[in-house]
Amino acid sequence: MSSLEQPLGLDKLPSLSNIDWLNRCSSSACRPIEEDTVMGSCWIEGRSCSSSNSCDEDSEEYRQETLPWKRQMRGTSKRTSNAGRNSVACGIVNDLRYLSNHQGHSYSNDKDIGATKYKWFFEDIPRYVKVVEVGPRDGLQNEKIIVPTSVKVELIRKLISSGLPVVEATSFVSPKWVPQLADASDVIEAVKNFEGVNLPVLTPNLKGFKAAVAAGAKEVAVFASASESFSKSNINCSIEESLSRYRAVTSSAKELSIPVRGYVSCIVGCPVEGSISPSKVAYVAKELHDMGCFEISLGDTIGVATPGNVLPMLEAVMAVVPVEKLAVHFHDTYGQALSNILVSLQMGISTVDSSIAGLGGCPYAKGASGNVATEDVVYMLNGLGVKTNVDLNKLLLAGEYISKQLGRTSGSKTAIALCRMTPDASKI
Ligand SMILES: CC(C)(COP(=O)([O-])OP(=O)([O-])OC[C@H]1O[C@@H](n2cnc3c(N)ncnc32)[C@H](O)[C@@H]1OP(=O)([O-])[O-])[C@@H](O)C(=O)NCCC(=O)NCCSC(=O)C[C@@](C)(O)CC(=O)[O-]
Repeated sequence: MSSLEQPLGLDKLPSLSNIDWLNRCSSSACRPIEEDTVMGSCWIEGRSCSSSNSCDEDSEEYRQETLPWKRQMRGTSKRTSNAGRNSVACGIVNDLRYLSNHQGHSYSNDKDIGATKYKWFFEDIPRYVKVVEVGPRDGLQNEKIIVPTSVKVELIRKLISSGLPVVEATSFVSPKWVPQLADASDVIEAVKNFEGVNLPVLTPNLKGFKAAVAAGAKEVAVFASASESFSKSNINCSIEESLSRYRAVTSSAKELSIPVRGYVSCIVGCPVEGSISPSKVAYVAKELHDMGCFEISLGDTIGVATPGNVLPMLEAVMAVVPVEKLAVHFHDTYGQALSNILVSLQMGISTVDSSIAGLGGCPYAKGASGNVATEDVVYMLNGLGVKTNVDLNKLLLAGEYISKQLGRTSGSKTAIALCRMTPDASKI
């Protein structure tokens, strides 16, 4: 068994006293109310603290003593729930119980989350989360069979129509390294005038940046790694060499007023080196921030992260880059992505990358599965009452479209659960 088959960073898990605190607020003290445990219910409504050592009483003490990063996070005030407003209605679902009981509304309930005993849990969760769709790039880059340009363009169109604010469209990388995205210029040519959305593209160097700009790209992303070995296998240069290339890209981009997003790969683990220390991630994130990247996306490239190692990693990064400039990018190899996103939200992160139908994987990270599915992220955020402005119904159609084109079942559990029957996707 390789080291990556074990959850990394066990030493960073909460101390016993914290776990003890959590236990007091879990099954024995706060039992789920059975009738509320249906799929997608706001879990907070399904629990009630009965002991005198209530979660409320202990929460402030716990947070102050054990969550020092809270000082970093943006100020939060009492929140009111969006649960009722952010419907995850899916007119195409074939679940009669769902439709008759909920009139097409989310399984979240309409009670005011801020008024519950569990408001401490929601205190730092942002009211709005920007979902960055990376399916057309990260999702497709690993596909062996070349997807026609027209399909990529139609996918982007459908994703935009669902309300996603950002859709990463393609990469201007070497076609020898990533043949699937050799049509980057044609894709950008076809989508560049779509409105109301940002369509960033990956650029590994100045050559890629110039080609992207020539094709009409209005936003780019550079991608560094916290692992020396992964940097070498992914972009054929050291971390320092990559940073120097990216300084050239950000400086050219500045002259053209083109925003640059920065990625850091291997934020907790590398397929070659194993565990990656939070300080390495923080170093690369800070360099990208200092050179002018407007946002830094922290990538768990091979999907080995757990909340236990995401927390110390985020704490280290948030010490050097403002939390509002950070995004998280989780692959779902070990099924940990949603948990990792949830703890990231609690840390104050408000930008989450995801891929339609859970497509994806990095060609240079063998065995890594796709990103967390966008449908699953939006479903969870709806359940939390967090606004995204994304129409889950339309998202499901986009996911169904690309899954059909690729001839496979969607990697989204939400899509599988809700989309048992869909109308003609072209009608949206
Ligand atoms: C970086 C390079 C180009 C270096 O590749 P190299 O071979 O070291 O580059 P080179 O400078 O020696 O040039 C070799 C050839 O590539 C050409 N070339 C050079 N640059 C470009 C370019 N921009 N576009 C098109 N062609 C390019 C260049 O012109 C030359 O062509 P030739 O003379 O042989 O005909 C290569 O390693 C590469 O393209 N790597 C891309 C790898 C990649 O796309 N990986 C997946 C994305 S990263 C990822 O998925 C992680 C992320 C972001 O999602 C976050 C996470 O999950 O962690």
